[in-house]
Amino acid sequence: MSGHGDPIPMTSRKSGPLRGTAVIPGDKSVSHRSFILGALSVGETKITGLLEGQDVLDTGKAMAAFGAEITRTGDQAWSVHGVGVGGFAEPDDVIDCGNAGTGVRLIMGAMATTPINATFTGDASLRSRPMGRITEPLSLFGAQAVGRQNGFLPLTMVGAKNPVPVRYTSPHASAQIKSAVLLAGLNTPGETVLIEKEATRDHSERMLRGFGAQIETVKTDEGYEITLQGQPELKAQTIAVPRDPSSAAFPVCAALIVEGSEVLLPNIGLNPTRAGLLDTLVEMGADIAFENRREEGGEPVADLRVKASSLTGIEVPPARAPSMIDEYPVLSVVAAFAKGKTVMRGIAELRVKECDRIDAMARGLEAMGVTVEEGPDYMIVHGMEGEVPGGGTAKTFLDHRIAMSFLCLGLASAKPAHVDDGGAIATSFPIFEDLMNGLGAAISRD
Ligand SMILES: O=C(O)C1=C[C@@H](OP(=O)(O)O)[C@@H](O)[C@H](O)C1
Ligand SMILES: C=C(OP(=O)(O)O)C(=O)O
Repeated sequence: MSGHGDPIPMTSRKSGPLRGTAVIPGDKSVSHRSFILGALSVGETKITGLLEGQDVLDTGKAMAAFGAEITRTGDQAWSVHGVGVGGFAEPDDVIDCGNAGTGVRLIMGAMATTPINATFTGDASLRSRPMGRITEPLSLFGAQAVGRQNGFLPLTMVGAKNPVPVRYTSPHASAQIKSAVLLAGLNTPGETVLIEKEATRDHSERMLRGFGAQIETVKTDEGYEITLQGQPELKAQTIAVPRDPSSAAFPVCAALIVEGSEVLLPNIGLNPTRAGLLDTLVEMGADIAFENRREEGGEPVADLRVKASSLTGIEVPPARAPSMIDEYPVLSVVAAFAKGKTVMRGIAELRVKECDRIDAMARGLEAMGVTVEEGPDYMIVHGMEGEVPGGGTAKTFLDHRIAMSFLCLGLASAKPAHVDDGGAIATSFPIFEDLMNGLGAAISRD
């Protein structure tokens, strides 16, 4: 989906209390990986609860182009007949990963140690995101990337003919870098080692282990050292995708700021490498009950009961950033309604997401009457104790999370909040508008 349709301007208005049950779609990170690992294994992988967002569908299409057989068998139910590690065929056309950083970066890793070539592109947002952070470690395996001089897509990856194992220390806290290296290690003889200073989401490690790879994480003085034994035979799996905590963040935050709200969100993934937002909200004074804590499919989950709350700004511990990296935009909206300042530091990675999220949130919040300070790796939101004026238009820059964040803001601000384009919401949370309006929100297309 490298093209983008006409912009979809949207508006949200002050609504009555949000009430009811929010059934959140499947986790985007786990859904991408289900398609990719299914394609790299032998046999039929059966997936239920897959996120049918455009990002994941583009990854499914890509896996078919590399030779896997991908079939939709029901609502959110999919089957993947894989080609096995090393079995990827050379695609006969450009691989278009649309808006998905996760998609393109993990797939480049997965094919980089197979002797085939593939050309990758994406939409205008993805074509402006750094790929050097992936092509550099992949070149150590013997792969070669040829593309634009600035390292942006489109680029062609020439897979290594005789891949050599790699020991690589990731310079950024990024699960996409970690996953690309581990996936490249699959078709490489010997041990591939990835070291990360801070723990990032660990779905690749958990799922690789589930598919039968030998993979081990050890905490060392340098951080976390992950060792993968190359050339395993991955065996097809049955996967129930947990519900996405990053999507749940929007109704959770909306319920906190809209007076009188009470929303139940069943079965939300609480993997500790993803749960930083909930810890932060609780520290701000949020009334969130974690009911029926349990394990499902190897991931901790709980039902969340969220009630509207008076919140106080805090200094978010920078070490928490990797576990809530996609949630800072909506946290900055909640912060606008809190009492006092919310200080978010150590968030430079936000500048290389679907857009520069620090800039997009700062400009958008200012348009809604909120004071924001920002620097290269921080943002400080001055809370208005519930009295956010609204009335502005936020630019969304093809970024789903920016669009959804401002549509949440408008449910509680004095005047409506407008976004210039909500089209990108379909990449990660296609039912966002219906789900929110089902709870009593007033979100509409202009
Ligand atoms: O591995 C993943 O599934 C993801 C990793 C994160 O990106 P980075 O690795 O760039 O931090 C996150 O922002 C993205 O939404 C999903
Ligand atoms: C950063 C995100 O995704 P990706 O990097 O896959 O585009 C996100 O979903 O917030």
